Amino acid sequence: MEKPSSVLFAGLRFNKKRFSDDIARFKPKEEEELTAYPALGPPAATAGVRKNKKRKRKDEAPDIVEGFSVFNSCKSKQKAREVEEEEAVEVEEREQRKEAEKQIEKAAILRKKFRIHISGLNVPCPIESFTELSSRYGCKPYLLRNLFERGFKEPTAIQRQAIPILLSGRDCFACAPTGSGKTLAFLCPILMKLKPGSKDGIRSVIICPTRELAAQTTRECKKLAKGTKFYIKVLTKELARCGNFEKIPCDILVSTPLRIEVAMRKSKLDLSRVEYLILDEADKLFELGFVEQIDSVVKACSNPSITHSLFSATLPESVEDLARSIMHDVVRVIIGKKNSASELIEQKLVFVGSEKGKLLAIRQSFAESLNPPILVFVQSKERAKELYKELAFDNIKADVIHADLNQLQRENAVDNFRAGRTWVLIATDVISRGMDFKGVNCVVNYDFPESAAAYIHRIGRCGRAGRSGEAVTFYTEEDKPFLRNIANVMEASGCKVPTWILDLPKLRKKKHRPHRDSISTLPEDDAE
Ligand SMILES: Nc1ncnc2c1ncn2[C@@H]1O[C@H](COP(=O)(O)OP(=O)(O)OP(=O)(O)O)[C@@H](O)[C@H]1O
Repeated sequence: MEKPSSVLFAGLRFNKKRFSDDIARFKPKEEEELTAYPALGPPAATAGVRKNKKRKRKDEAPDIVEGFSVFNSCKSKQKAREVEEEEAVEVEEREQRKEAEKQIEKAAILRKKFRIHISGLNVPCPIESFTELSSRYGCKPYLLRNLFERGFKEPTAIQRQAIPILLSGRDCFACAPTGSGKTLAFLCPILMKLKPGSKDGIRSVIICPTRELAAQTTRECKKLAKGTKFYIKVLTKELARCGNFEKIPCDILVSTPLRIEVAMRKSKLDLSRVEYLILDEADKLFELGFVEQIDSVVKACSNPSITHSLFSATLPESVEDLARSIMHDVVRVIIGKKNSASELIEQKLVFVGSEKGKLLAIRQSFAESLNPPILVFVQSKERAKELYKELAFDNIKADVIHADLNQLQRENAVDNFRAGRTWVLIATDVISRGMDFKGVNCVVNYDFPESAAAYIHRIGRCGRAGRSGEAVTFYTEEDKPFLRNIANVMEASGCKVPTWILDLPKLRKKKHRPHRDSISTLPEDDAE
């Protein structure tokens, strides 16, 4: 039996002879179909099924199919757009991440290079140069001009890090060696952030422990603000007692704790708009005698968006703990080793046996080589006067500064020393902090300092702004037990110290201020 040529014809009795012509007519078509759809099996069946299917789909819901495909194409376009957008966001995020990583890496390199140690979240990157102040923070040209005119080519380590922190409005603890440019580190952001000559009253307060330092900081601020309309004032005794601050224009006020407290009481000084409160030599300001006045200043500075900052070469943990209650979102910056002396100072300890030995030693040292300017520190104003008498007797151009002098006398003593008219300035600790005497060659601790911090600040009057200096500390039998504190500071800043001193027992008592015999070459009876 012949095989049926297709499924459609299968089972039919068919007279092939009779319809042979028709068969011949259909045959090539079948083959064509087969070759055209090789994978579809027998063409008639396929065609039929497809036709049926087509019809079926048409019958079922032709409109829905049509509508669905339109909707589908809209949806796919929207999807494509979404994918594109997502990709763009991803690319942007990737770029931002890359940039942030680059910034973090750059910050880490700079911090390592300049021995900047920080703690706190999201600390801004240090600046590489002063010009970055204008490219990154839009600093006005006058400030860069004033910096360069003063010969400041590169920022110091503390300036690199503290300026961006204060500009970002973050509270800041800053501990950096003496003479490393801390003043400029807090003055620059204040000048950059505040509007000069505003009628809003005082918007920045800088507190310093002594009048001399307040006057020096005011001078420095005025030099940096040259060419602007900033009102920068130091709080004098008269201003504090009877100044009418509603009428006196003042943007930046510099004061000692006592004077500002008097002004708040007597002259109704309004500090409610202060945006920057700087406590310079902060550890001194948190000592007994100042801390209550500081507390009332902090309370009076009631602006909720105020930025507080504490600067010093020595910031003990106790001060940080105390200050933490007034600070928010604080960044801590330490340059080099915390509470250490400047490495530019060559430090020596000299055993002099007794009080008489000290006078002999200083006379001998000045006779051998006198390399002014020299600062000599003593323990009290009485001793300052006594030593002054002795050295004046030797025809040395000496002067003296202590708290018993009136303001004009103190200013004259500082000015004469600065100008080179005085070779040797005998001082109490009243000028041991912050005072910037350029080019002091040597500091003599005639009387042993009362603490390691006092030592760091006293010797820090030399070896400033990159210059070298020398520090000599006399010690007697009585001072020996306290040597270890000073020796530790010396060792930390790279000076050689005899091991027997480092092996001395640790002392609980930190302050050393013994009674000392008066300074005199006369026999005791004559001296009275
Ligand atoms: N970027 C700078 N480049 C060169 N000199 C600078 C720079 N910044 C500040 N100085 C100078 O360095 C000296 C010391 O600065 P400053 O008095 O601010 O030091 P300090 O860190 O506050 O010291 P101290 O702890 O003793 O108060 C000053 O004479 C100042 O003019």
